[in-house]
Amino acid sequence: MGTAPLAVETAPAKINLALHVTGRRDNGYHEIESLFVFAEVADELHASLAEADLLTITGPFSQGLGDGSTNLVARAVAAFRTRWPDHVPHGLALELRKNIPIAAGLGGGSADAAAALRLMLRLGTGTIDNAALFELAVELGADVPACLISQPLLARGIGEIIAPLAQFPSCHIVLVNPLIGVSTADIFKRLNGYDNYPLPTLPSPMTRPAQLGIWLAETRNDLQPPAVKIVPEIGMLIERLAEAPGCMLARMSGSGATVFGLFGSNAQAHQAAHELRADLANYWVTAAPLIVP
Ligand SMILES: C[C@](O)(CO)[C@H](O)COP(=O)(O)OP(=O)(O)OC[C@H]1O[C@@H](n2ccc(N)nc2=O)[C@H](O)[C@@H]1O
Ligand SMILES: Nc1ncnc2c1ncn2[C@@H]1O[C@H](COP(=O)(O)OP(=O)(O)OP(=O)(O)O)[C@@H](O)[C@H]1O
Repeated sequence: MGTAPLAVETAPAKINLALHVTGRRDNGYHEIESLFVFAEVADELHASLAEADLLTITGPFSQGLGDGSTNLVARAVAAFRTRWPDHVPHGLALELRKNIPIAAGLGGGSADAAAALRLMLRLGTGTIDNAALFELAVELGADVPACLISQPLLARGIGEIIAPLAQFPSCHIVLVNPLIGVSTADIFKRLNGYDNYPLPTLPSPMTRPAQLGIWLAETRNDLQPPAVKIVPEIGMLIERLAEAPGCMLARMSGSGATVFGLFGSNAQAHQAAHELRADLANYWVTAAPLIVP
């Protein structure tokens, strides 16, 4: 039996239920308005003591993911140590259990970076300025600040201006990925327009899944059309999920290629996942509850 880890952080998958591209900055980044939620499907980061800092990667999606300085976990740890050199002593062995597909629109790498930052925060003794932590997070990736929160939120700016939602209806999600990686930068480059209308105002209070469904019907994912051109399977998956009994909305998350189906019922979500898995044996299919405040 191995020794118990010092600490474990989960890195939940991010889903953009709606994503409007509303502008473009001079540095090439795009302004977005997005409703972010997180599912109870997660990578895991296990920390234990070692002679020197070390990162190993295990799990179903570890293949092809470098454990060197380009890995977002290693980059997050290095950036944290540069900013706060004395907070956590050197000699940390991290095991990243990769359960979320890579380059899938589920923010896996961003979630891992955020989990690494939370871990560093927990393992140290001093106080860290929260605003400075969020500034460091956005330098690692536009999605990393949202992943630090990992609860339903509205994001603006390049995704870093965050407003967590105090309440959110209990929902279930089915995620389907054709195991075709998509580059986020490529999809943004292929956008035809980037001055789309902002998100409508969310109902308040929003307690029922049906209210969310009505609001979502007025929204889009502006990255979906360019992504469908590159990966036509996305269109087929949206049609399949939309037909499932109880599915309130089928759409692509982030820059793809993962497609989600949103359900009010756990049983209907699991039934849809079961049927898709039977037909699409080579795809990644999972059903999970959304994390709510
Ligand atoms: C599309 C989303 O997944 C929505 O949640 C995110 O905005 C992307 O977040 P991310 O993967 O953390 O993004 P980054 O690693 O910072 O950016 C990857 C690339 O996507 C493009 N990018 C990203 C975010 C954004 N608001 N505008 C962009 O144009 C840029 O070309 C950038 O070089
Ligand atoms: N720990 C990590 N997990 C996943 N990808 C990583 C990691 N570290 C670096 N990367 C690199 O980051 C890139 C994007 O991977 P990621 O899985 O975060 O994409 P994504 O789900 O499309 O993200 P987003 O939704 O934020 O655009 C990949 O090319 C991958 O090689």
